[in-house]
Amino acid sequence: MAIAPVIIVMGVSGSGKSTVGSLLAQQLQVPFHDADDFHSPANIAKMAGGTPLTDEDRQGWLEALAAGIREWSQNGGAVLACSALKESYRQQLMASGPVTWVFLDGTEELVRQRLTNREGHYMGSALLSSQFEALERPAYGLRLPIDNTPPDLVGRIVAYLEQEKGSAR
Ligand SMILES: Nc1ncnc2c1ncn2[C@@H]1O[C@H](COP(=O)(O)OP(=O)(O)O)[C@@H](O)[C@H]1O
Ligand SMILES: O=C(O)[C@H](O)[C@@H](O)[C@H](O)[C@H](O)COP(=O)(O)O
Repeated sequence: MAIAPVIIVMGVSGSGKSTVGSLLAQQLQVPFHDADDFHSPANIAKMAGGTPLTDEDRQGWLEALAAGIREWSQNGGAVLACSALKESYRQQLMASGPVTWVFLDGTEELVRQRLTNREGHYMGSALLSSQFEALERPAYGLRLPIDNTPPDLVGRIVAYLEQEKGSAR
């Protein structure tokens, strides 16, 4: 199988990573992975209880994701929805294989509204301020304002990927 980048859709909790990432994977016909599924039960219990994760809590999670990126990039690529809030986390992920970054950017007010309406997820809006405090906005990749519909966002990502492919030729 060809080596292909893993497209990481990143941003704070509630920015739309899972919604947009899964739709994008469908369109590109590559597997979709959600970094949420890689958290330990202890991390999930911590977040569900309203305590933000520390760098140390995130270490094992990042290692598991780095191993995933290594594997997926060697098997035709994938889309990963992953908060990847800090630059050091992103460097760790990028060191394990080719990655294309898509950053879903929005105001705390809009994301809070969306999280308040989201159902069936352990992460409510209690940790949102800490997510924005931890967020270090990337100075690379594609930044998309989230006040657009998911299909519109996916269309813009696909256009960006085409353009990147063209400039690499
Ligand atoms: N572009 C969008 N426009 C409107 N609602 C959205 C959009 N993206 C996501 N949502 C909704 O916002 C909530 C959070 O989205 P989700 O994909 O779970 O975010 P994340 O994976 O980043 O935590 C969900 O209820 C989802 O349906
Ligand atoms: O590093 C973190 O603090 C977590 O990864 C966090 O950013 C993530 O957002 C949660 O796992 C909730 O999952 P959702 O992003 O899907 O709400």
